[in-house]
Amino acid sequence: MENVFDYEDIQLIPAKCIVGSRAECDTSVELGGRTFKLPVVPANMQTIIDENIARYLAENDYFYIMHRFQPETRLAFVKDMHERGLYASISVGVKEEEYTFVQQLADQHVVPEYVTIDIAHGHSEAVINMIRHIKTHLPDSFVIAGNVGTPEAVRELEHAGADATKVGIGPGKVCITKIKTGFGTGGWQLAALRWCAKAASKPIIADGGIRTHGDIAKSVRFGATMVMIGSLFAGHEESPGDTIEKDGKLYKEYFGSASEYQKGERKNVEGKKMYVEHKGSLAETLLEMEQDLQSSISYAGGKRLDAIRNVDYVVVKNSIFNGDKIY
Ligand SMILES: NC(=O)C1=CN([C@@H]2O[C@H](COP(=O)(O)OP(=O)(O)OC[C@H]3O[C@@H](n4cnc5c(N)ncnc54)[C@H](OP(=O)(O)O)[C@@H]3O)[C@@H](O)[C@H]2O)C=CC1
Ligand SMILES: Nc1nc2c(ncn2[C@@H]2O[C@H](COP(=O)(O)O)[C@@H](O)[C@H]2O)c(=O)[nH]1
Repeated sequence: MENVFDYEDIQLIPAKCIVGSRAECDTSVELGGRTFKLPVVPANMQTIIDENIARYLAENDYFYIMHRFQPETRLAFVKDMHERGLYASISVGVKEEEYTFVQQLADQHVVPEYVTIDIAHGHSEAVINMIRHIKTHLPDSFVIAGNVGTPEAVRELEHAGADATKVGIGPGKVCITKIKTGFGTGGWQLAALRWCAKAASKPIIADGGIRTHGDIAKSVRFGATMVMIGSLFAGHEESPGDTIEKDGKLYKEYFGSASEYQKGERKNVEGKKMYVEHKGSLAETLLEMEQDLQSSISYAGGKRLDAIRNVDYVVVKNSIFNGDKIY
């Protein structure tokens, strides 16, 4: 791989503005036959999303993926979303009981609109077999498969029937995969995204490593249709993680899906827990992301998200913060 870089090493180059106001810029994106307000999805992790947040996002035309860590609630969740006239988007693993669950959904004619296969090392026969199982029993569900970090993996999962692939092994804020195993796309996630996107014939979801709103535009530039974000969505009033107080300040927990806090045991741990500062409401963050992305589109010289896909860029190693902080 030549030209390895990450989010902080890239700056996009402005093109002549064609709008009179940033409000004219349209941040919407299509995935699986639906149009969503933003190319952003909160991570399918237990401290990031719960049923209430999922409902809020679906009702307000945002994409969501419910996590898979309370497996017994998933059937009722899909039914409940459908009763409210909302789309259902769930996650599955690859163990034996997950095959039974997919079969159960099919037998009851309960068809989630989106099913995400969520495991650490998605370039595997286990995921390929699960894609085929879902496509056989729930052919109308849009299947997202991951996580992967190479073009070969993207091609194989697409070939097996995946409708989209999720790229990112180890760039996450609470990830310790790169430290524990020596593997991953941590530190060069944006270059890995570009590498994978060149091979993809279907949408890619860039997953992990987003630290600023500008990183969303950079992900789109390098081939993402959607961007999955954990840490920036942790700490909201609505976030499911526990709240603690330290030195008079409020914090919320954010832990990895492969952490001992999620697993309940110290076996194959590849995630950690951290505390993030308590922030305002989820709606405020989504609005700010939309405004920032509208601004990105205007700098790209367009009116729609696609304008960002063609802009020029420079690689300026570790330059972006230049010692500055946002606040
Ligand atoms: N995006 C990322 O970088 C990462 C994300 N995660 C997240 O953590 C959660 C748990 O992931 P995961 O442990 O895969 O889920 P599971 O614990 O459900 O494991 C899925 C299956 O894959 C097997 N498995 C897991 N890792 C490997 C591997 N490296 N090689 C071969 N088989 C493997 C497991 O068996 P066994 O346990 O016996 O090996 C199990 O049968 C998921 O939500 C995942 O997204 C975890 C790590 C990295
Ligand atoms: N290696 C691990 N990766 C994990 C774990 N739990 C979640 N994740 C991945 O992180 C992203 C979110 O990244 P962020 O930088 O936006 O915070 C998430 O979508 C997963 O792909 C874990 O325990 N280990």
